[in-house]
Amino acid sequence: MALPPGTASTPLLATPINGSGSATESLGESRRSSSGRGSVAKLNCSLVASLASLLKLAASTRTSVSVALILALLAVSILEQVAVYYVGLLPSRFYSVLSSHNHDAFVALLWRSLVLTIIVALLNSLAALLASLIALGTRSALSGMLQSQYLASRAYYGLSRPALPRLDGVELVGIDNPDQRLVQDVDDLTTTLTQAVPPFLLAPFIIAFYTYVTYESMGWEGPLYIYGYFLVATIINKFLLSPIVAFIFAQERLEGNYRYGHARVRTYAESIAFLSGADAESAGLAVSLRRLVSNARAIIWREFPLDLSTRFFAGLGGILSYLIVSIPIFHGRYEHKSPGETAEIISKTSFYAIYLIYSFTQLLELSKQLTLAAGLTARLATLRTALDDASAPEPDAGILIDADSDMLDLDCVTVCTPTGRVLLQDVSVSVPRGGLLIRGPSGCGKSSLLRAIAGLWPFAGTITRPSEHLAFVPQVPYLGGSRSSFAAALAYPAPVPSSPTRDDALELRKVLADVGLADLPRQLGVGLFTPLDLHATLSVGEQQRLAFARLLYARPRCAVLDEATSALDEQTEASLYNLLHVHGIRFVSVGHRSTLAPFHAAVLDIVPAASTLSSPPRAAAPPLPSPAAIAPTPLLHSPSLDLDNLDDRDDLE
Ligand SMILES: Nc1ncnc2c1ncn2[C@@H]1O[C@H](COP(=O)(O)OP(=O)(O)OP(=O)(O)O)[C@@H](O)[C@H]1O
Repeated sequence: MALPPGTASTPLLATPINGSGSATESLGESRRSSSGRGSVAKLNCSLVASLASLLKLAASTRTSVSVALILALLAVSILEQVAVYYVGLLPSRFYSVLSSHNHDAFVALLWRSLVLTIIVALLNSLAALLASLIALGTRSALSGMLQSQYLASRAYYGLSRPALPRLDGVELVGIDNPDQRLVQDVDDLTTTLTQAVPPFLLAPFIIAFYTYVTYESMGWEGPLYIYGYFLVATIINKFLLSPIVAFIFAQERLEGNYRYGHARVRTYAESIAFLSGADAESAGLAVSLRRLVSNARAIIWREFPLDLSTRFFAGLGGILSYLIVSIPIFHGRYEHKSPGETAEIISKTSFYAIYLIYSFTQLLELSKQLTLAAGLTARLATLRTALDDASAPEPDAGILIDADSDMLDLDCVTVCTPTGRVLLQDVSVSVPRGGLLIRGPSGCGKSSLLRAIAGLWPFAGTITRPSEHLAFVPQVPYLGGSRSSFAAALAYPAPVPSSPTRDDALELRKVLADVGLADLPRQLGVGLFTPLDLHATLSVGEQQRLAFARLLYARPRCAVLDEATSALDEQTEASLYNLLHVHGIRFVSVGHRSTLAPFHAAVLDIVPAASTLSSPPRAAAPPLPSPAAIAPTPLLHSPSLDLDNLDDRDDLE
């Protein structure tokens, strides 16, 4: 259904009325944009409440869209409709002045047409501009709020591992692609809403107005036929659209899987290259692509009858307008009029009829856009529920913070896997100042105990520690994104000083020297503050040393190390552990190497009693004093490094 292009009575309307092209075109656009999303969600009260709550969330931020912009958009949309009305009447005026050979009136009408055309174009563009600004502001506010919640209280960690056990019995809602919801879905929702809501609000008034003027000029039959036509078109449209929704929903998931496959190849590029895994990856990606294409093809085939019906009804709308216009003519209502006057009346009344049809078409189109908005709202509402659950503090988490001491104590700590398997039972140990080494066979629960100490995993019992956050050195370090730097990696999670001083650079240089990396930036041709993808550049051992340097830079009272030196030679490992003692850091570490024990004052051996689920492994307690003294190991100062005469100009650039 659309305004028939080239309709003699409405030549100016053949061009887009509201800047969105013909109804047929905009329907195609809507289908294209919805092919990536979609949802089986229905527009019901709870969804409207969810949408209201999302918009309230967006409105509560400082970056929220001002009410003035929204009111301006509504005002411009109303003015646009008024201008379109006058543009629609122009053809009838042209018929009138041309048939009466009135040259002066014709020239005046030309000028009037030009002014009106400029006004409509201006209002179209202004409405589009305001809608974009509102969409952007709302997106910025909504994404910002959801993102804060995602990163607060480690919700991102909980959602990345939906199988994480919860002591409070609250089950995390498993959701696909939270990142896509935060980024893409928020953008799509705000754009759809700003495009759909103003015309949707105005539609009842426009329909009422054009129903009235159509009735005035043609009697009750005109509006009646148009309403009947709209009813039939709506039913057929709904019948053809329904089967597509499920495929569009599946397309969303398949697109996500395919994208994730490519992201995985990028992340593990080197491992895949070493394993010569290109063929295996290619086969896996080909399967993903095949599934995606097959589903997309199903959508295309199902869209064909919908498109056919849409185009058919578009043409039919044009014919219907002439049919309606013909009624008063054949009833002899205009018999006393001249041919010029009749042409003017036909043009005017066909404009009324056709615009009424167009308004209904728009409503049909808007209802589809609102269904899309409903789907997106449902996805974001699920995300919010998941975020609320994931970030809710767990009761009896069992962590006691004793800020006055640097004690790290475990009292009757029991740790289970998400599947309920008990890994460690009733572990009681006090981490001595000289360090505690946790040993045991692979998979017995060493890292899980560290997760419990860090507060990432729930546990039964009590853990006393000196601060909310513990310094942690993992086996696979995290050194920031592709635009990290030595300084950023060392300062993480604190920000790099915005205007670093010479002392800042010296401090950073010193910790790098402590771990034997003093010359590395220079060897790489970068300064301490130069953006660099450290993961892609540094060897694994260098990455582990840099992560250790971060620990020294932060100077915590307590630290947790999970096979933090597994990629290092024994001498380097010894010097790094020595630094912990030199700096008086109380630490607990996990490691397999036999050479590690001498650097710890106590050892906790986890001895799996049996591999059955009913007989969980038990921790051997109490901790044993270390048999060996800490071997004195020289620090790793680079011989070439003279801290006093350091030229750090490049670092400060
Ligand atoms: N999300 C999970 N769901 C189910 N089981 C899990 C989950 N995470 C870890 N596990 C299991 O918990 C057990 C303990 O894991 P953990 O990482 O603590 O072992 P570990 O002793 O550190 O092993 P390794 O020395 O090999 O690193 C393993 O059997 C592991 O498969």
